[in-house]
Amino acid sequence: MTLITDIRLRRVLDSRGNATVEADVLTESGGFGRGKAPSGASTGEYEAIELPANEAIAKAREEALPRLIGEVHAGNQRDVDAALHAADGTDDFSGIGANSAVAISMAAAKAGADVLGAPLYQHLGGTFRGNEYPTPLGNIIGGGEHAADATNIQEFLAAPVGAPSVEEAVFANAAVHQEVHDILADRDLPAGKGDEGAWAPSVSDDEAFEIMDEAVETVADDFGFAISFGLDVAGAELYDDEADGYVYDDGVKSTEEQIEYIAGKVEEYDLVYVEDPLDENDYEAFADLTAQVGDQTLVCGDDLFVTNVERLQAGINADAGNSILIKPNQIGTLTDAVDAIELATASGYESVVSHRSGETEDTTIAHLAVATDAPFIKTGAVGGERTAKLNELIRIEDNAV
Ligand SMILES: O=C(O)[C@@H](CO)OP(=O)(O)O
Ligand SMILES: [Mg+2]
Repeated sequence: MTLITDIRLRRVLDSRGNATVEADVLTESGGFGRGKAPSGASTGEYEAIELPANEAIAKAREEALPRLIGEVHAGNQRDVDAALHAADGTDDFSGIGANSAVAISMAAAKAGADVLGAPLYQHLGGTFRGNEYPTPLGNIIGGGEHAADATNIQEFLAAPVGAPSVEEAVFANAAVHQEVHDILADRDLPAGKGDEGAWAPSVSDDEAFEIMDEAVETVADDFGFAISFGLDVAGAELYDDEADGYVYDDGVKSTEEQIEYIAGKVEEYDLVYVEDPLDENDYEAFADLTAQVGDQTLVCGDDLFVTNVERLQAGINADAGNSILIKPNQIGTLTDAVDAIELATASGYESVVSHRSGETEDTTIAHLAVATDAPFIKTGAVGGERTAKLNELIRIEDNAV
């Protein structure tokens, strides 16, 4: 029933106005699924390779479609993704492009779910999933590679850890976003928004910490449950080989100073989450920081692990971090992403399913998070391509998908 009978690929817009790949998968019994590739700006050195959309589409038409159409069942995700790997023939998807691969992988999963008449999370996770929901980490203030003349730290993330439901968590994050707008206005600080919809004021990182602290406290009082916050430092973007350290507007921090700085902020603000606090090549520094603060906060590897089981295994062996960011396009298929989540779970690491800074209205990651019982999802706080996922989570919780 789920035998793939056609795949159509096209170029569509992403949220930055760049071209990305959209895939439609059709099956023998009339099943249909559509997937779109997101795209990063602060990409990790070890990520799967995204090709220009036109090129990725041409290569996938030539190499992947003949191995999928009439050959593979969309309902069998491992077969679909194995065929994509075989068609690609490299270990980083530079043959057909991770953007074509992930769009087809996600479209096939949705076509498989469509044939079953089941929600995507249930097709991916089974009937016993769908009762646990991830806590959404909402990007509220940001800079780094996502906005010019703003904070050095890439993302200040609200974390509504005490929310009784996804719906309340999502609204709490939006309220923190609004509260920060009001605080910025009170301080006469004009602010545009960065790529993910976070405020991008021209303030020091220290001032951003103060503003976040005030905003989450105010909103927590209003909503009546605990809201903490966390960071994506995007340390690999700050680290400079030549400077032999982390380059901030107010100076360079050595690796030891960076560890001390982040550990100090975890203490001072009770941060519940720190992503990529250190460079993507420095397992040892990740391990040092984890030894210091790993019992009180999540130390999450994004560029460090790039959703890759081998890099994650190396991190587990080194006690580097206690959490992994999961981005399907960083590794190229849903199978690879689920394998990374399963290894993380088996090793006591928490998974945080994540969007990219360049996004589309695709909602697959909301389903992936629920399907795998991931404790967190990072997918912004406001903005259409972000609310697409957040509103889908609300619908999943409401049994309305
Ligand atoms: O660093 C990150 O975690 C992501 C998403 O927030 O950014 P980008 O997609 O630019 O890599
Ligand atoms: Mg990151």
